[in-house]
Amino acid sequence: MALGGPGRQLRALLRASLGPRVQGQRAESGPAPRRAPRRLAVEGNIAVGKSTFVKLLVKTFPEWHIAAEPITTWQNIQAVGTPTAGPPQSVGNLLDMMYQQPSRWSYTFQTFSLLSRLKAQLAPSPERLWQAQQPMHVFERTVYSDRYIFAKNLFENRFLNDVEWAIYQNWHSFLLQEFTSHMLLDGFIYLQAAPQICLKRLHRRARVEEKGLELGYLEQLHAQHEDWFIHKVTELHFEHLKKTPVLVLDVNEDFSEVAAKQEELMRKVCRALTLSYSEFTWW
Ligand SMILES: Nc1ncnc2c1ncn2[C@@H]1O[C@H](COP(=O)(O)OP(=O)(O)OP(=O)(O)O)[C@@H](O)[C@H]1O
Ligand SMILES: Nc1nc(=O)c2ncn([C@H]3C[C@H](O)[C@@H](CO)O3)c2[nH]1
Repeated sequence: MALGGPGRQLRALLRASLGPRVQGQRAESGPAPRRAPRRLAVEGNIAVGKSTFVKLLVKTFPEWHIAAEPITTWQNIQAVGTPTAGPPQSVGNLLDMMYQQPSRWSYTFQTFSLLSRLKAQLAPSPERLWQAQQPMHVFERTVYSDRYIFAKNLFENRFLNDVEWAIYQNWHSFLLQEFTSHMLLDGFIYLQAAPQICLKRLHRRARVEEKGLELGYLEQLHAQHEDWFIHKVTELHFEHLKKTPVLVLDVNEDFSEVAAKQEELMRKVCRALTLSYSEFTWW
């Protein structure tokens, strides 16, 4: 478990942001001040346990809002613009197509996953979050992992050719520059586990599209995460991203039935965010 320099950075950043982001002063008996929601992203390998971890976050911090990864959107590409009555029809499962024929479908997948992640990060925080005492908007993966984990890995395996990679990066840089203020994050939580552990969890979950995935692929994705978050050798193209703090949590251990382990993880999140754990233990 590593909560060293990056953890300290995250604490400092959040402490610095507390004052100015309170909108309006609390009057004697007036309404509570509105705090702009902070934005955190959870990153990690396939099946490392991101969805499981964010469920734990919501159990511990019920007022937080989670933006789940839009996987069902990728599994059911909707026809648009057809003048038929009734709900839109699915015209294909792009996740499955990408895994079945990566050379053919990787570019299509990455442009669409980028679009869907961009929409998720541009979406305003729900109104109820603005009333919360410690409002937090949590994203399961981001436009950044789209490029610096998945697309980069596909390019390095030649499933994106030079032209596709150049065009993808062009779009990515352009869109993120256009929407910079919406893309800022207060921190990343990197869930770290051995690829072998992820493979076991992947097999246990048994998502149909992933049945052909092998250890080698999870090892490559693990290396991409480590290069970005731990060794810091990935070339990043956004200044704010280079400064975004990272909290690393070791999730090799099974915490599903171990309350003490769950509490330890949540305490680490609280400590990194300078929140009092006792205010949130409602379960
Ligand atoms: N710490 C853990 N110990 C044991 N099993 C776990 C742990 N975390 C998650 N799991 C199990 O591993 C499987 C994958 O977990 P989950 O769906 O949360 O992964 P994910 O990171 O969200 O996956 P993806 O990358 O595909 O979105 C599930 O069956 C889940 O119950
Ligand atoms: N190629 C590719 N690019 C992405 O940006 C990306 N994001 C997620 N995934 C895959 C991993 C899981 O199977 C499944 C759910 O996370 O979707 C991706 N695959």
